[in-house]
Amino acid sequence: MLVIEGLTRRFGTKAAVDDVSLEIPAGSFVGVIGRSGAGKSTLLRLINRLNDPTAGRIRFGDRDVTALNGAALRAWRADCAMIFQQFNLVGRLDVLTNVLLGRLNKVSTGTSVLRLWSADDRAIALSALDSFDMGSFAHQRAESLSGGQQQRVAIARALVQEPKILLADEPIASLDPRNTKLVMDALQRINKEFGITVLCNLHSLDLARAYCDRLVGMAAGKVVFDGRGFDLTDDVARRLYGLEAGDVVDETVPVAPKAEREKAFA
Ligand SMILES: Nc1ncnc2c1ncn2[C@@H]1O[C@H](COP(=O)(O)OP(=O)(O)OP(=O)(O)O)[C@@H](O)[C@H]1O
Repeated sequence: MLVIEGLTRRFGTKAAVDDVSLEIPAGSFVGVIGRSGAGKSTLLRLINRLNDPTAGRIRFGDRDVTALNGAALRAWRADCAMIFQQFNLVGRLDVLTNVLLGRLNKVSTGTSVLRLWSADDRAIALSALDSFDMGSFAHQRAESLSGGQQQRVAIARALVQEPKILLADEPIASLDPRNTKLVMDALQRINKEFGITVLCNLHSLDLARAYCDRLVGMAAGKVVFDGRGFDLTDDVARRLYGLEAGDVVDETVPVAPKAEREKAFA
């Protein structure tokens, strides 16, 4: 269980994340939603300690994540894989090597410096690529792939890291609808088949409702909604997104009565 207690991060006088408390059980698929600037990225960056909090605490099992440093902090970051909107692959390296970089925390320093990957590590990386239909691209340069393909490679790299949590920061923001589906399906497999907790920042409410078990809605750094997709009515969405609501709520799709929506999720 990931427990966040009174988490705050200020930049100057502005609170990007403001007194956020959440409990996230292992195996959850949580969508973090909200308009641009709501604090979604900062929340994810605080969880893997790319940013340090101004106040509050993060606990994972018996670890006080906010107090970690040195080797213990590196171990936490290994347990907490992150994927980004811009994929963050090494473009000139081939796809397989990019995935193997996710194994760096599992191998000796000599192996990591010389990149002498064992047959086992290579098999694990190839199997991860195969899981997302990317095995046949193993020997191509990463920069030669489409955005959606690169994101699936990034997800394979995260998987071989064997994390407990995957943090995905707007992973589909630059993708077309077909690649969006492939990447969201890949995240769903990471969650459902491999049991990894996924926290995913999403701009699209429809996608968040379709894929996530739980939605956390943020506005001005605070959590203003926490529940299942069917509880987030279009009225709440409009309050959450303000003027941007038209971009995230498909006005042409009639919303079924709450009882029907609940039945669909049962
Ligand atoms: N390093 C920083 N320095 C100063 N201000 C920052 C920094 N990082 C974030 N902020 C501010 O904190 C607020 C929240 O930013 P954040 O990136 O977390 O929002 P977001 O919901 O992820 O937005 P987006 O969907 O556009 O990525 C914004 O007002 C942003 O300008």
